[in-house]
Amino acid sequence: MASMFSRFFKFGSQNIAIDLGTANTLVYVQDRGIVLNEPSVVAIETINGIKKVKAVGDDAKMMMGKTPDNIEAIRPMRDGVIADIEVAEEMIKHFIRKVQGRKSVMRYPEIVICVPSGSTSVERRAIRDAASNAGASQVFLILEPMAAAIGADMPVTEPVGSMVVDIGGGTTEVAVLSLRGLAYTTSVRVGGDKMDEAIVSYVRRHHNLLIGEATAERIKKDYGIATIPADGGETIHIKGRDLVNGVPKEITISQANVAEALSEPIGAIVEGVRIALENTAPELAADIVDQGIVLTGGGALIRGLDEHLREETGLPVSVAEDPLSCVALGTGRAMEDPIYRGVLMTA
Ligand SMILES: Nc1ncnc2c1ncn2[C@@H]1O[C@H](COP(=O)(O)OP(=O)(O)OP(=O)(O)O)[C@@H](O)[C@H]1O
Repeated sequence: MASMFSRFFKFGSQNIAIDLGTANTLVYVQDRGIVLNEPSVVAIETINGIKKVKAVGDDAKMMMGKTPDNIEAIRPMRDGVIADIEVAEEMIKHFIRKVQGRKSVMRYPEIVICVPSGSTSVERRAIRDAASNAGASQVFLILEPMAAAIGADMPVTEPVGSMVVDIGGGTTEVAVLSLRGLAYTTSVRVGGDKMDEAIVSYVRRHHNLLIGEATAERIKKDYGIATIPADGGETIHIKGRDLVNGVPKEITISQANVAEALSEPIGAIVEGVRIALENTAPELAADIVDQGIVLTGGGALIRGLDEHLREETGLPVSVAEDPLSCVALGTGRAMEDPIYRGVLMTA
């Protein structure tokens, strides 16, 4: 194992780190940093029964919910794991080709790719094989909360306990880290997607209006808030299809309604943090009282979530500087910096 890692760190300068997320895929190229950040979406076109990739990433996301019958926009990652292995492989291939460009001299990079801590060995092998088939000469894996913590500049190599809560699209990973290892980890299958679904179902239940995932995500990003504002907050205009007579319609809701819709998924995240704290060894728990909890992932950007968790746990809570990039940055740093040797796995 050691010889494999030393070869890895010596090798060429075009190695690649990938944050293969449910919502977004970020690619970090050695010595260049994050060079690609696109939605994990692939549009597949079927002509005479034959399936072909029509678009990937940004171009494919624009088609979501608006495709004709013969084109399907697929998100190959669901709940933080690969739901459609073939499509995921196509997506990884596309992104690798895109970052390498035409002039690249190194066609077969070594790849570090992150996996959810709760993934099974079968799921991990599927991710590793997808990267191999996409052209990697060698594939290393890193656990997502470890990558998030490294990307958030947390003291993961020191004998000090710290807690990271990475709220992604499909999963929320809660982990206690110390000495390059995960002392405790739990993965809740609740993240940004469940928040979007909660908004869709709130609007359907209370207003008989059907809205798409993309509209719900926009509402969450623009108005999502963890606690109900006393004055009701801002007013939001939403367009969708009336479920009673089937015609397009516009309604108005308040930011307080959005908070109400989000209370269930946010409650599940708080519960995950509580369970992790209850299961943390006393010495490490004592460290967390000093170090506090760091939030990463896109869900960390919900307004007031840090404050809400602070109230619920009584611990200091902060949001990482660039929560959407932490996992990719950490995966890249783990690839580049020998100080993190030992956090990479072969399968
Ligand atoms: N400003 C924002 N406010 C609230 N949510 C946001 C914001 N920006 C992005 N998000 C949400 O964050 C999620 C994506 O986060 P991230 O890129 O960290 O996840 P991922 O790595 O793709 O998913 P996973 O870790 O589950 O594989 C999406 O659900 C997105 O809607």
